[in-house]
Amino acid sequence: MNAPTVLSLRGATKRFGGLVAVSDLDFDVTEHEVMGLIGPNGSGKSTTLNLISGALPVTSGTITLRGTPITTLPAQEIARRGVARTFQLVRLLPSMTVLDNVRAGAVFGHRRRWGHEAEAHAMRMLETVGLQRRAQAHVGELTYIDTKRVELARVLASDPKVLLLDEWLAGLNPTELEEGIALIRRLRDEGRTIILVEHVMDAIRSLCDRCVVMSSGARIAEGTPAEVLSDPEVIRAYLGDDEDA
Ligand SMILES: Nc1ncnc2c1ncn2[C@@H]1O[C@H](COP(=O)(O)OP(=O)(O)OP(=O)(O)O)[C@@H](O)[C@H]1O
Repeated sequence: MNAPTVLSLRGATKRFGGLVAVSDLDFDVTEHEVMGLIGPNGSGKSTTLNLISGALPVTSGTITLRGTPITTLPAQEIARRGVARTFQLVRLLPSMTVLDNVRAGAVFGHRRRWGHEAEAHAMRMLETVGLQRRAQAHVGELTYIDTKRVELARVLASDPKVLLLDEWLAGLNPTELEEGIALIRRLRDEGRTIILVEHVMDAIRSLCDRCVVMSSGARIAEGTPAEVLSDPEVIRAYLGDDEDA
Protein backbone atom coordinates (compact mmCIF):
# COMPACT_ATOMS: atom_id res chain seq x y z
CA MET A 1 0.00 0.00 0.00
CA ASN A 2 1.25 3.49 -0.80
CA ALA A 3 2.13 5.72 2.15
CA PRO A 4 -0.41 8.50 2.73
CA THR A 5 0.29 11.97 1.42
CA VAL A 6 1.12 14.39 4.22
CA LEU A 7 1.70 17.63 2.35
CA SER A 8 0.65 18.73 -1.14
CA LEU A 9 1.41 21.86 -3.14
CA ARG A 10 -0.69 22.58 -6.18
CA GLY A 11 0.10 25.52 -8.41
CA ALA A 12 1.88 27.26 -5.53
CA THR A 13 3.04 30.64 -6.77
CA LYS A 14 4.75 33.55 -5.03
CA ARG A 15 5.42 36.87 -6.68
CA PHE A 16 7.49 39.67 -5.19
CA GLY A 17 6.42 42.57 -7.37
CA GLY A 18 7.53 41.59 -10.90
CA LEU A 19 9.66 38.65 -9.72
CA VAL A 20 8.10 35.19 -9.68
CA ALA A 21 10.05 33.51 -6.86
CA VAL A 22 7.92 30.33 -6.90
CA SER A 23 6.10 29.48 -10.09
CA ASP A 24 3.15 27.09 -10.31
CA LEU A 25 4.83 24.51 -8.10
CA ASP A 26 3.29 21.05 -7.58
CA PHE A 27 4.63 18.34 -5.33
CA ASP A 28 3.51 15.82 -2.71
CA VAL A 29 5.36 14.60 0.34
CA THR A 30 4.37 11.21 1.71
CA GLU A 31 4.50 10.06 5.29
CA HIS A 32 7.96 9.17 6.70
CA GLU A 33 9.62 10.44 3.56
CA VAL A 34 12.70 12.63 3.36
CA MET A 35 12.21 14.87 0.37
CA GLY A 36 15.08 17.01 -0.83
CA LEU A 37 14.19 20.40 -2.26
CA ILE A 38 17.24 21.39 -4.24
CA GLY A 39 18.26 23.87 -6.90
CA PRO A 40 20.72 26.69 -7.54
CA ASN A 41 20.88 29.86 -5.44
CA GLY A 42 17.79 31.98 -5.75
CA SER A 43 15.68 29.21 -7.29
CA GLY A 44 12.90 29.64 -4.72
CA LYS A 45 13.57 26.91 -2.13
CA SER A 46 13.45 29.06 1.01
CA THR A 47 10.44 30.91 -0.33
CA THR A 48 8.70 27.55 -0.80
CA LEU A 49 9.40 26.69 2.85
CA ASN A 50 8.03 30.10 3.81
CA LEU A 51 4.83 29.36 1.88
CA ILE A 52 4.43 25.97 3.57
CA SER A 53 5.09 27.34 7.06
CA GLY A 54 2.81 30.31 6.45
CA ALA A 55 5.58 32.87 6.97
CA LEU A 56 4.59 34.27 3.55
CA PRO A 57 1.16 34.14 1.90
CA VAL A 58 0.93 32.46 -1.53
CA THR A 59 0.02 34.68 -4.46
CA SER A 60 -2.00 31.76 -5.85
CA GLY A 61 -2.26 28.00 -5.52
CA THR A 62 -3.08 25.69 -2.64
CA ILE A 63 -1.18 23.90 0.09
CA THR A 64 -2.83 21.04 1.97
CA LEU A 65 -1.77 19.15 5.08
CA ARG A 66 -3.30 15.66 5.22
CA GLY A 67 -5.94 16.81 2.77
CA THR A 68 -6.91 19.94 4.72
CA PRO A 69 -6.09 23.30 3.10
CA ILE A 70 -3.65 25.36 5.16
CA THR A 71 -2.99 27.91 2.42
CA THR A 72 -4.50 30.91 4.20
CA LEU A 73 -3.79 29.94 7.81
CA PRO A 74 -1.48 32.11 9.92
CA ALA A 75 2.00 30.69 10.64
CA GLN A 76 1.18 30.05 14.28
CA GLU A 77 -1.79 27.89 13.36
CA ILE A 78 0.26 25.91 10.83
CA ALA A 79 2.90 25.32 13.52
CA ARG A 80 0.12 24.19 15.88
CA ARG A 81 -0.89 21.64 13.26
CA GLY A 82 2.58 20.13 13.36
CA VAL A 83 4.70 21.84 10.71
CA ALA A 84 7.97 23.25 12.06
CA ARG A 85 11.07 24.66 10.45
CA THR A 86 14.65 25.62 11.12
CA PHE A 87 16.07 28.78 9.60
CA GLN A 88 19.16 29.35 7.46
CA LEU A 89 20.33 31.82 10.08
CA VAL A 90 19.86 30.21 13.46
CA ARG A 91 17.31 32.11 15.57
CA LEU A 92 17.95 31.58 19.26
CA LEU A 93 17.98 33.77 22.35
CA PRO A 94 21.73 34.00 23.10
CA SER A 95 21.40 35.25 26.68
CA MET A 96 19.22 32.30 27.68
CA THR A 97 20.46 28.83 28.53
CA VAL A 98 20.35 25.96 26.07
CA LEU A 99 17.59 24.32 28.13
CA ASP A 100 15.45 27.48 28.24
CA ASN A 101 15.70 27.91 24.48
CA VAL A 102 14.55 24.34 23.92
CA ARG A 103 11.86 24.63 26.58
CA ALA A 104 10.42 27.59 24.67
CA GLY A 105 9.82 25.17 21.77
CA ALA A 106 7.97 22.79 24.09
CA VAL A 107 5.78 25.57 25.46
CA PHE A 108 4.84 27.22 22.18
CA GLY A 109 4.70 24.26 19.83
CA HIS A 110 2.29 21.83 18.32
CA ARG A 111 1.80 19.91 21.60
CA ARG A 112 2.04 22.43 24.39
CA ARG A 113 3.73 21.40 27.58
CA TRP A 114 4.24 23.41 30.75
CA GLY A 115 6.43 23.41 33.87
CA HIS A 116 8.23 20.17 34.72
CA GLU A 117 6.74 18.38 31.74
CA ALA A 118 8.16 21.00 29.39
CA GLU A 119 11.56 20.77 31.08
CA ALA A 120 11.70 16.97 30.98
CA HIS A 121 10.64 17.00 27.35
CA ALA A 122 13.26 19.66 26.50
CA MET A 123 15.93 17.48 28.17
CA ARG A 124 14.85 14.49 26.07
CA MET A 125 15.18 16.60 22.93
CA LEU A 126 18.67 17.70 24.02
CA GLU A 127 19.56 14.01 24.40
CA THR A 128 18.23 13.36 20.90
CA VAL A 129 20.63 15.92 19.45
CA GLY A 130 23.48 14.89 21.80
CA LEU A 131 23.60 18.09 23.83
CA GLN A 132 22.25 17.08 27.24
CA ARG A 133 25.55 17.91 28.96
CA ARG A 134 25.34 21.54 27.78
CA ALA A 135 21.80 22.13 29.06
CA GLN A 136 22.85 24.90 31.45
CA ALA A 137 25.31 26.60 29.08
CA HIS A 138 24.38 29.91 27.52
CA VAL A 139 23.79 29.74 23.79
CA GLY A 140 26.39 32.48 23.27
CA GLU A 141 29.13 30.09 24.55
CA LEU A 142 28.40 27.31 22.08
CA THR A 143 30.20 26.24 18.93
CA TYR A 144 28.39 26.72 15.63
CA ILE A 145 27.26 23.11 15.26
CA ASP A 146 26.01 23.12 18.84
CA THR A 147 23.85 26.21 18.17
CA LYS A 148 22.41 24.27 15.23
CA ARG A 149 21.75 21.32 17.51
CA VAL A 150 19.95 23.62 19.95
CA GLU A 151 17.82 25.03 17.17
CA LEU A 152 16.91 21.54 16.02
CA ALA A 153 16.11 20.45 19.58
CA ARG A 154 13.91 23.54 19.98
CA VAL A 155 12.02 22.70 16.80
CA LEU A 156 11.72 19.01 17.80
CA ALA A 157 10.36 20.04 21.20
CA SER A 158 7.16 21.10 19.48
CA ASP A 159 6.63 17.48 18.28
CA PRO A 160 6.42 18.40 14.61
CA LYS A 161 4.93 15.90 12.19
CA VAL A 162 6.55 17.66 9.26
CA LEU A 163 10.03 19.04 9.71
CA LEU A 164 11.36 21.67 7.30
CA LEU A 165 15.15 21.92 7.45
CA ASP A 166 16.49 24.99 5.66
CA GLU A 167 20.18 24.36 4.94
CA TRP A 168 20.65 22.95 8.40
CA LEU A 169 23.96 21.37 7.36
CA ALA A 170 25.45 24.53 5.82
CA GLY A 171 28.73 25.75 7.27
CA LEU A 172 29.68 22.55 9.08
CA ASN A 173 33.19 21.09 8.84
CA PRO A 174 33.53 17.52 7.48
CA THR A 175 33.36 15.83 10.90
CA GLU A 176 30.39 17.94 11.96
CA LEU A 177 28.74 17.23 8.64
CA GLU A 178 28.98 13.49 9.26
CA GLU A 179 27.44 13.98 12.70
CA GLY A 180 24.72 16.19 11.24
CA ILE A 181 23.83 13.66 8.55
CA ALA A 182 23.70 10.86 11.14
CA LEU A 183 21.40 13.00 13.28
CA ILE A 184 18.97 13.70 10.43
CA ARG A 185 19.07 10.00 9.53
CA ARG A 186 18.04 9.16 13.10
CA LEU A 187 15.11 11.60 12.86
CA ARG A 188 14.07 9.92 9.63
CA ASP A 189 14.32 6.48 11.25
CA GLU A 190 12.02 7.73 14.02
CA GLY A 191 9.43 8.09 11.27
CA ARG A 192 9.37 11.84 10.76
CA THR A 193 8.43 13.44 7.48
CA ILE A 194 11.19 15.82 6.44
CA ILE A 195 11.69 18.38 3.69
CA LEU A 196 15.36 19.09 3.35
CA VAL A 197 16.55 22.23 1.55
CA GLU A 198 20.24 21.62 1.10
CA HIS A 199 23.23 22.42 -1.08
CA VAL A 200 25.39 19.63 0.39
CA MET A 201 24.99 16.93 -2.25
CA ASP A 202 26.50 14.14 -0.11
CA ALA A 203 23.73 14.78 2.38
CA ILE A 204 21.10 14.77 -0.37
CA ARG A 205 22.43 11.48 -1.73
CA SER A 206 22.58 9.73 1.62
CA LEU A 207 19.37 11.06 3.19
CA CYS A 208 16.71 11.72 0.56
CA ASP A 209 14.21 9.23 -0.76
CA ARG A 210 13.22 11.67 -3.48
CA CYS A 211 14.16 15.14 -4.68
CA VAL A 212 12.31 17.98 -6.32
CA VAL A 213 14.66 20.26 -8.24
CA MET A 214 13.78 23.94 -8.66
CA SER A 215 15.20 26.46 -11.08
CA SER A 216 13.94 30.05 -11.40
CA GLY A 217 10.97 29.20 -9.18
CA ALA A 218 9.75 26.21 -11.21
CA ARG A 219 10.09 22.47 -10.74
CA ILE A 220 12.45 21.15 -13.41
CA ALA A 221 12.93 17.57 -12.20
CA GLU A 222 11.72 15.07 -9.66
CA GLY A 223 13.03 11.61 -8.76
CA THR A 224 15.59 9.78 -6.65
CA PRO A 225 18.81 11.71 -5.89
CA ALA A 226 20.69 9.56 -8.44
CA GLU A 227 18.08 10.24 -11.12
CA VAL A 228 17.85 14.00 -10.69
CA LEU A 229 21.58 14.57 -10.19
CA SER A 230 22.33 12.91 -13.52
CA ASP A 231 19.53 14.76 -15.35
CA PRO A 232 21.10 17.02 -18.02
CA GLU A 233 18.58 19.81 -17.34
CA VAL A 234 19.47 19.78 -13.63
CA ILE A 235 23.20 19.82 -14.41
CA ARG A 236 22.63 22.76 -16.78
CA ALA A 237 20.66 24.65 -14.13
CA TYR A 238 23.46 24.23 -11.60
CA LEU A 239 26.24 25.07 -14.04
CA GLY A 240 24.39 28.21 -15.05
CA ASP A 241 24.55 29.37 -11.44
CA ASP A 242 27.72 31.35 -10.76
CA GLU A 243 28.14 30.48 -7.12
CA ASP A 244 27.73 26.72 -7.62
CA ALA A 245 29.62 26.41 -10.87
N1 LIG B 1 11.05 38.92 0.73
C1 LIG B 1 11.47 38.98 -0.54
N2 LIG B 1 11.27 40.08 -1.28
C2 LIG B 1 11.67 40.14 -2.57
N3 LIG B 1 12.31 39.15 -3.20
C3 LIG B 1 12.55 38.02 -2.51
C4 LIG B 1 12.16 37.89 -1.14
N4 LIG B 1 12.53 36.64 -0.70
C5 LIG B 1 13.14 36.06 -1.75
N5 LIG B 1 13.16 36.87 -2.82
C6 LIG B 1 13.71 36.55 -4.15
O1 LIG B 1 13.05 35.37 -4.60
C7 LIG B 1 13.97 34.53 -5.29
C8 LIG B 1 14.01 33.18 -4.62
O2 LIG B 1 14.69 33.32 -3.38
P1 LIG B 1 14.85 32.11 -2.34
O3 LIG B 1 15.53 32.65 -1.13
O4 LIG B 1 13.55 31.42 -2.14
O5 LIG B 1 15.83 31.15 -3.14
P2 LIG B 1 16.65 29.89 -2.60
O6 LIG B 1 16.50 28.84 -3.64
O7 LIG B 1 16.24 29.56 -1.22
O8 LIG B 1 18.12 30.46 -2.63
P3 LIG B 1 19.40 30.07 -1.69
O9 LIG B 1 19.79 28.69 -2.07
O10 LIG B 1 20.41 31.09 -2.12
O11 LIG B 1 18.98 30.21 -0.27
C9 LIG B 1 15.30 35.27 -5.30
O12 LIG B 1 15.41 35.96 -6.51
C10 LIG B 1 15.18 36.22 -4.13
O13 LIG B 1 15.98 37.36 -4.34
